[in-house]
Amino acid sequence: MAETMLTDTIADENVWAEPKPTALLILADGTVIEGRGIGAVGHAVGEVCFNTAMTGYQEILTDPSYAGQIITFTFPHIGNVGTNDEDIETVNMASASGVRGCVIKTDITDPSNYRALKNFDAWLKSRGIVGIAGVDTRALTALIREKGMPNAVIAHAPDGAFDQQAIGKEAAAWPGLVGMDLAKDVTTGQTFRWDETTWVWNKGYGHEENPVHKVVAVDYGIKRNILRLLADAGCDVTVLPATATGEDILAHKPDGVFLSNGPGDPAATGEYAVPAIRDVIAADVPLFGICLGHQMLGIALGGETKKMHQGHHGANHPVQDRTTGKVEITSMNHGFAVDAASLPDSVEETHVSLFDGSNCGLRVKDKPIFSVQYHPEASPGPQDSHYLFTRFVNLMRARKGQEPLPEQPAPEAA
Ligand SMILES: NC(=O)CC[C@H](N)C(=O)O
Repeated sequence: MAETMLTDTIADENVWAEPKPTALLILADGTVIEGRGIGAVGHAVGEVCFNTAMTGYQEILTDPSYAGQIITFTFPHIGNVGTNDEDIETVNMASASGVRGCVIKTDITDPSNYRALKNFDAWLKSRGIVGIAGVDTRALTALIREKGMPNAVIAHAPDGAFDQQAIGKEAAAWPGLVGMDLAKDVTTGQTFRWDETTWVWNKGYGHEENPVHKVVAVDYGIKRNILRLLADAGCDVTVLPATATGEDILAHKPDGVFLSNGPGDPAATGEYAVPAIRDVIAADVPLFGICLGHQMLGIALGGETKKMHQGHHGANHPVQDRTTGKVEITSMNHGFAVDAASLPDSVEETHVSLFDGSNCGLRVKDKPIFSVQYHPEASPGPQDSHYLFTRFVNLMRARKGQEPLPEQPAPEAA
């Protein structure tokens, strides 16, 4: 009897075959990467970029700037602290999830953290994010470093039944992020006032007692922590949709205007955003931009943006502030960059990446206008760059004849 069973088993070739892949990542050049499906069932197309942050996967996956992209994490253990309701960066919960998919190495384990409310796999499903686990993410990262960020389709089918040819064609046919305006998909549909009264963030520096500066934040895909830090720095923030005109913005009589981060190509988004930004520049209102906001400000000032080879996505990118000489470790997420050589003489390059010398900040010489390419709200990431929120507040204080606040924490508060 036992022998018969053994024979039967040997005859069953599936026992010896590798388990069927339940997820695929098919690159536009036809490369097929197999793995185990996680998250939502179905498929999605996007550009694959690698993120090197070792923590903060939930903030990363809810950053609307990742719309149109599939993230492969270089850190091997993703999902092990589960998910919660506090680490979400999306402000416009009505919009579809920004990121299209996620690629990870190790299978998801049960969450091990007191803040965990939901298993990572269930959370991915609830947000409609398609995922693949069991991928050699080191090899994929090496490939992206060599060839640039590929377009791809990520597919998850629990029965392992894929129409590989059709999926492959879809990856090859996707036009890519160049020329793509995605801010309109993630922006808030209506104007609202930011109020998160439960939030407490007081490190004893650079903040006002009460919100005293009226700020309009234009939402191209804004993150919660930006709004929190603006509020904490003393700003009463009204959020406007990405399509707001200069007239819409200035009608609020703001003390300052903030231009947010966001997905897609700045040149394409700039088609409607740049005229609005130019109106704000002409009105001489203090202006602060982050990432996509920085890039579109660069265009509004006469500069150009270009697509990067592999982009910057991580939480440990060194940047030098040329105005002070200081180096800060920053959080980054961008695949386009301002071409510093294209900026007019009226604009000073204030920050540069110490990884590749690319532009990371600018300032208009005779106006209260500045912006940075990276994410000073640091969610996730190091908090070295929080001083920029105080710098913005100080531009508004200067307008009111007030003394500047210290940009750095007092030693005892640090
Ligand atoms: N984080 C962002 O705002 C990203 C800006 C732009 N979509 C880029 O990839 O460069």
